[in-house]
Parts: sequence; C-alpha cells; structure tokens
Amino acid sequence: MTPHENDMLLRVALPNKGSLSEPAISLLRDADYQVRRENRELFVIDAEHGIQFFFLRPRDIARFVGDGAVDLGITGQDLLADSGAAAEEVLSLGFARSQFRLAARPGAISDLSQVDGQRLATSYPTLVRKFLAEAGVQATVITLEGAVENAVELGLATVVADVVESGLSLRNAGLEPFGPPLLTSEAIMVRGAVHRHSAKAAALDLLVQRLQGVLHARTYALIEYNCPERSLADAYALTPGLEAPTVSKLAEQGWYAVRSMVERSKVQKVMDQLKGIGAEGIFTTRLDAFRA
Ligand SMILES: Nc1ncnc2c1ncn2[C@@H]1O[C@H](COP(=O)(O)OP(=O)(O)OP(=O)(O)O)[C@@H](O)[C@H]1O
Ligand SMILES: O=P(O)(O)OC[C@H]1O[C@H](OP(=O)(O)OP(=O)(O)O)[C@H](O)[C@@H]1O
Ligand SMILES: [Mg+2]
Repeated sequence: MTPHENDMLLRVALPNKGSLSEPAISLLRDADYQVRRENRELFVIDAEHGIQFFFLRPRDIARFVGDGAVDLGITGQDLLADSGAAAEEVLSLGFARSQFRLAARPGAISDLSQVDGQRLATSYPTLVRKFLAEAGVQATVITLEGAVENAVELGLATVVADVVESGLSLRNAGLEPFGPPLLTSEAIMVRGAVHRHSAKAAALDLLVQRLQGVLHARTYALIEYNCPERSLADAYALTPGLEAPTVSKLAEQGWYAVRSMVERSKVQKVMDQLKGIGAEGIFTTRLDAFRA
C-alpha cells in the first residue's frame, strides 16, 4: 500500500501498554479485526476492514483523537478528562474500571477542606487542578509519571490523587482514601470529527457496531425455559430481554416455551426466581456473537 492509499484508511489508536492494552486488543480480536503485532510494530494495517491501527501511549490517545491525527481511539475516561481534548465518547468498553480518589495517612487528612495548603502528588494534574479550583481548595500540585502512592513515604507530598481499583496500592503505601471520588472511570472508545459521508465513516460505523456486538455477547446469555400459562406475566417481568421474550406454545396444553436475553451476572438469581413461579427445564447458552 502506498502512503496515499493509507490516507483512505480509518486511523484507530490502541494503547500500547498498561491496564488498557491487553483488553483493548482482545476486544478487537473478538470482533475479527487484525491487530496482531508480530515484532513491536508501531502500526498494523487491517486491509480487509480499511483500518490502520496505531499503538500509542494511553496518555497520548485522547489528544491525538482531539487533534484529528487519528479518527478513533481507546482510552480511559480519566485520561480523557485529564487531557482536556475535544474527543467525543462513543462507547463504554466495560474494562479498566476504577475510581479516582484523594488519599493520605490515616488521621492526617480526612476531609477535602484540609487539603488546602498541602502538597499533592498526582499523574493527573489537569483533572486535579480543575477539581480543586471548583472546590475552592488551594494546594501545590506535584506531577509524577507513576507510583504516586510513594510520594508520601518519600516526604514529597502529604496527599495523593490517583487511580484506585482494589485499594491495595493505597494500603501498601499506608494511605487511606478520603472525600468523594473525583470521578469513576472505565475504558472508552473516543472519536474525533470524522466526516459523515467519507469512506472512513462506513469503517467507523462497522467497527462501533461490531464492538457493541462483542460487548453485548459478553454481557448477556440466552435463557430458555418452559412456563405454565398462569405464570407468563411473572416470567416476562423476570426475563424481559432486550426488547421482548420469544414465546411459543408447547404441545402440552397450558405450557409455553420462553426464550430471552438475560444479564450473565444475574443468571443464577433469575433461574431461582423462575423456578419459584413454576418454570421448568431452565437453561442458558453463552453467546458467541451478537448484533442488535
Ligand atoms: N489497577 C487498575 N485497575 C483498573 N484500571 C486501572 C488500573 N490502573 C490504571 N487503570 C486505568 O487504566 C487506564 C490507563 O491508565 P495507565 O495507562 O496509567 O495504566 P496503567 O496500568 O497504570 O499503566 P502504566 O503501567 O503505564 O502506569 C486509566 O483509565 C486508569 O483508570
Ligand atoms: O487499587 P489498586 O488495585 O492497587 O490499583 C490502583 C493502582 O494501579 C495503577 O498503578 P500501576 O501499577 O499502573 O502503577 P503506576 O502507579 O506507576 O501507574 C494505579 O496508578 C494505582 O497505583
Ligand atoms: Mg499506572
């Protein structure tokens, strides 16, 4: 492919390391895109789908999308907020879920107002400065690349503001979160201003549709059961599905077969409840792929 032909390709930025990288790549693989990196390539071309995938630092992705250097990218809501980029969120991806919290030594600081006049370490200075300004709190913000929790032990700061998932990193550093989370975050797909009628728009729409399908297939299972006529209304309420359950008459008088989508995380509970209203032969099937 010549450089000119590359101009026709949709440019998609993928995180090259960190918490977002592996799940982002496996999401695209599940949607049948060619994102295999053999030798640490900086980009790969999926010619079949008209896409050039760039592997970039997670922190730079929102900016590249906002600037129009790439058309689409996977990043985190917190990274997008910190970048200040004009990128539009198009899809939540359901991984890299975290909160962004303030933390300090237990007993030292327990309330946002006490942050006033303190030294605060973070890797998200723009996000933190905005939050502090809105809260009317003044603090000296110290920007670090990572391992922010160490800043207190090192005497660099009394407060940290960082990503918290399990809370283990904070506990290991002898720190405790306080105050409300600055935000909750998860991985997202962001887009810039792709022209609606360009060839790229079709590739973009297809990609978003496919990813939505994979996410749906990961979230839902198909549930099927036999239900006595008297319990049908209860059954619909328990398994409303995405639109409506499919119901067909069984050969046995007064019985119906019901098929519906159910959230995977709720399968066992829904089965208990279906049993409770007299349903029988209840089973679920995992979805490989899904399209609304
Ligand atoms: N431990 C974690 N659990 C869940 N999400 C996380 C975790 N650490 C970071 N994230 C999220 O991952 C996204 C990417 O952050 P980042 O690139 O800093 O990842 P990282 O795993 O911290 O990588 P690095 O090793 O480069 O610091 C952010 O949206 C952040 O909220
Ligand atoms: O609450 P936890 O489950 O412990 O996860 C949160 C930690 O994970 C990330 O750190 P990472 O390992 O990416 O190192 P970093 O601080 O250098 O980014 C994040 O920056 C927190 O430190
Ligand atoms: Mg990190």
